[in-house]
Amino acid sequence: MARDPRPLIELKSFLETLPEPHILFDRDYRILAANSAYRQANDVTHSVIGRTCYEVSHHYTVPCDQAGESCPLARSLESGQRERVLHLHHTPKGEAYVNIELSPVRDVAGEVAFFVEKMEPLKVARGLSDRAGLIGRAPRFQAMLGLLARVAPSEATVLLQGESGTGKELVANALHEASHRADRPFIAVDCSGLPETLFESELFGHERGAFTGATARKPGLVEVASGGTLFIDEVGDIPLGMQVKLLRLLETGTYRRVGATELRTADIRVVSATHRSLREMVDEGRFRQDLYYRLNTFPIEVPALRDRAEDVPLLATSMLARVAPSRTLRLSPAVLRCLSAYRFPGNVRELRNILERASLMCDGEEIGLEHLPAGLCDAPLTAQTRTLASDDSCGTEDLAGMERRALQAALAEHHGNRRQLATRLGVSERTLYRKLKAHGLAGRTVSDAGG
Ligand SMILES: Nc1ncnc2c1ncn2[C@@H]1O[C@H](COP(=O)(O)OP(=O)(O)OP(=O)(O)O)[C@@H](O)[C@H]1O
Repeated sequence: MARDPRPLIELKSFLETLPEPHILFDRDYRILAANSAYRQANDVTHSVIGRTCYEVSHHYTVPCDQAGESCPLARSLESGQRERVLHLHHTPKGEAYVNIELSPVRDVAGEVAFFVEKMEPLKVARGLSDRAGLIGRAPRFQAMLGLLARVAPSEATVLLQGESGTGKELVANALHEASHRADRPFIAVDCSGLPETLFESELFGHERGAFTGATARKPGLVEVASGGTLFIDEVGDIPLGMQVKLLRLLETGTYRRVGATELRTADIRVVSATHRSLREMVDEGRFRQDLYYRLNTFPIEVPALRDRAEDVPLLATSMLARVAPSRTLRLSPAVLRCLSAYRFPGNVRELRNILERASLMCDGEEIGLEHLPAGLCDAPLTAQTRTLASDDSCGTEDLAGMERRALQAALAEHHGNRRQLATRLGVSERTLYRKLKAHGLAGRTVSDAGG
C-alpha cells in the first residue's frame, strides 16, 4: 500500500523553517528534501533530491559504514535514537568538518521511516590545507576533533594532554571558537616558571599597595577573561600553594584580588593543558588529587605527530603557505618522503621550524633535501613506516636488508658519480655516503664527486 504523503509534506515544511542546514532522507539513504539553509550553505546547482547522502557528502559509492567511517544512519537504526558524529564532508569550499545530528522519525506504526539530519560546520578545523585553524584528517586527529566538537558547547572544564608542540593551545583556542563564549575573550596563562607570588597576582589581580611595586590596582586574567575562556597552559607547573586557590576558584567560582578582602565572582570556562602526567604527579604528591579530578572532568588527548604521520604531507604543505605567504614554494617528493618518515620529537612546532628554516635556505621554488637540517633524513623511521616497509617485503626481509639491496641495484646500474646517484635516489650526497658506508658499500665503483 502506498505511504500516506501528508506527514512527509508536513515534515518538509517544518524543515524549511529551521535556520540550520537540514536534510531529510529515507532508510535507503535517499535524500527526500533539503531545506533552504542547506541549499544556501551548499550552493546547490544540481538538486540533491533522489541522490544518496553518502554520494552527495562524501562522493562515496557505498554507505559510510561500508567505507570505513561511522555512519549515523546505521547507528541510529541500531539504537533507535538520535546520533551525533563528526564527519569530513565535501562542500563548495573544499572538505570541511561537519557536526552531524541525526534523528530518526517514526511512522504511525512506530517504525523508523525517515531520518532528519542537521549539519553544522565545525569552523575551527579543516581536513585540507587552509591558512588558519587546525589541520588534519588522520583517524587519531578526527577522534580528538569529535571530542572537541562534543564538549565545546558545554561549560565543562577540559584538560588537554599531549606532548610539547602538538598544538594544545591551538586546540584550546578551537574549543573556545566552537563554544558559546566565542565572541568573548580567549586568555592564555602559561604557568611554567611563574613564581608563586606573581602567579597569584597575574591570575587574580591585585589592589593598589598590595605589595611593594603595586602602584596601581590591576585586574587579573580571570577578570580579563570574563565571559570567555581561560586557558591554563602547563597546569602541572602550578606551585602546590597556588593549587588550592585554583581549586577554590573552580569549585566556588569566586576569588580575591591580592590585597583585597572582597570576594569576586568569576565568569570563565577553564581549559587547561599539560605535557606531564598529572596522574603520576598526584601519586608522587606533587599535584593535589582534588584539583586533578576537578581539572580532568573531560580529558582530551592531543596526538603526537608521529601517531598521525599520514597528516605530515598535508600539514607540511599548508604550513609552508603560512610560513612564506608571499612565495609559491613546494616540497620535493624526496622531502615529503623524508618528513613522513621522521619521528618529530618536537611535533608540529618542530615541523613548522623545519619549514621556516627551509624556506629561508631555498632561493628557488622547490624545497629539496639540501634545505633540511643535516641528518634529518637519517633519523630512525616511525613505527608506521617500519610496518609499511616490512609489509612490502611480506615480513621476509627487514628494512636494512631492503635498503642494502636497493643500493646494490642502484650501484650496479649507475655509471655516473656519487652526486648524480644521490640526486637520482632523492637523498643528499652526504646521506648517500653514510648509507653506503653503513652497508659496507662505500668503496664500490661510483666516483666521489666531480664530473
Ligand atoms: N593541527 C594543527 N594544524 C595547524 N597548525 C598546528 C596544528 N597543531 C599545531 N600547530 C602549530 O604548531 C605550533 C605549536 O602549537 P601549540 O603552541 O599550540 O603547541 P602546544 O602543544 O601548546 O605546545 P606547548 O606544550 O609547548 O605549549 C603552532 O605554531 C601551531 O600553530
